Amino acid sequence: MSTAATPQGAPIEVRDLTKTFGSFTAVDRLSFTVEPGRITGFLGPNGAGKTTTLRMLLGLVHATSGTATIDGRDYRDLDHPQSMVGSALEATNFHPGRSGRDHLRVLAAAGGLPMSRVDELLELTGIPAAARKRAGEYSMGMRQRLGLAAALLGDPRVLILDEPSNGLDPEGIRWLRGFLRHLSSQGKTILVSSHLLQEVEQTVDDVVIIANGRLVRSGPMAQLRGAPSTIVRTSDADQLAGALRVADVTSTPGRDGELVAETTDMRLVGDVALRAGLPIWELRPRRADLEALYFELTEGTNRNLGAGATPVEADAVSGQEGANE
Ligand SMILES: Nc1ncnc2c1ncn2[C@@H]1O[C@H](COP(=O)(O)OP(=O)(O)OP(=O)(O)O)[C@@H](O)[C@H]1O
Repeated sequence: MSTAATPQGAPIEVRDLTKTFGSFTAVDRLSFTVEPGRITGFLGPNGAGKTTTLRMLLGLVHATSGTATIDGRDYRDLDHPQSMVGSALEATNFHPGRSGRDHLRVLAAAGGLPMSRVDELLELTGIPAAARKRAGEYSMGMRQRLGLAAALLGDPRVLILDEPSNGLDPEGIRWLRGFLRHLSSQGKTILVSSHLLQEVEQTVDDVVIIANGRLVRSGPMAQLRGAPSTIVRTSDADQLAGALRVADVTSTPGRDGELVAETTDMRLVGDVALRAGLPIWELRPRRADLEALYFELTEGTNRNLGAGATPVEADAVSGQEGANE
């Protein structure tokens, strides 16, 4: 693998990263790592500090303290930033009068990249037909695709995307999922921000969840989902629990007389119930309620909801927050 033509990804490391705007702390001692060859979802409600963190990572904003490195270096110290990191922070910053192809050509020329990459990427991101159209006439979804094409021009090892599903229709979201999966299978490091867990839950391998600029949870998506288990309902839950115990399956009482068995083997649960002479009224895999978990982790922390939404907001108003409004 180390000599493969496609370079492997590089880790992103954020350590004790802090950004204050006046007296307002947008990012607060944030630490996390993003691994190569995996897709990591960077999640948090509006105003949690995601964009500010990504901007610090890309050297666009100075950190107040702490570090944010790519392959062990500050963005500004990278030898070949374009082949190391590609990013799409906003889908709106294209010159409206310039065609999609011309836009990519300008970027390719500036980065000393071959013009052949431009058509290759228009094709890859599914907008070859729109190449001659002025970017100002692009739909939000097409702008997202053009942003992605621009980010990938230098065939970077690390890809940083801010809310890439914004403006994509369900088919576009599906396409993006497959596209990112393909890129990560090449070993690239992919960090994707979103304010909705549901939007990325089928796309990402790992999550980093922040609220009020602070880390609230990070780790593999599978861990967030919890151990898979089976829900079973019968006439006598206690008796079935005993029979399952004999078969080496642990279970705990759930809601409304349900039993949650710590196995995904529904056939085993059915066979045990049959042997115990118990009817099966319901048998289904248990899925973690990620929406509820995400809400619990980030509840009431949307700092963009205006004064009074949270106590933190009162502080924000006295800082420089209003300066960019
Ligand atoms: N230049 C700035 N001056 C003052 N406050 C700022 C500045 N940039 C960001 N903020 C504030 O910092 C907080 C975090 O903003 P940020 O854009 O990083 O959040 P986010 O998680 O990306 O949210 P969204 O999904 O809404 O973009 C917000 O309350 C925002 O108003």
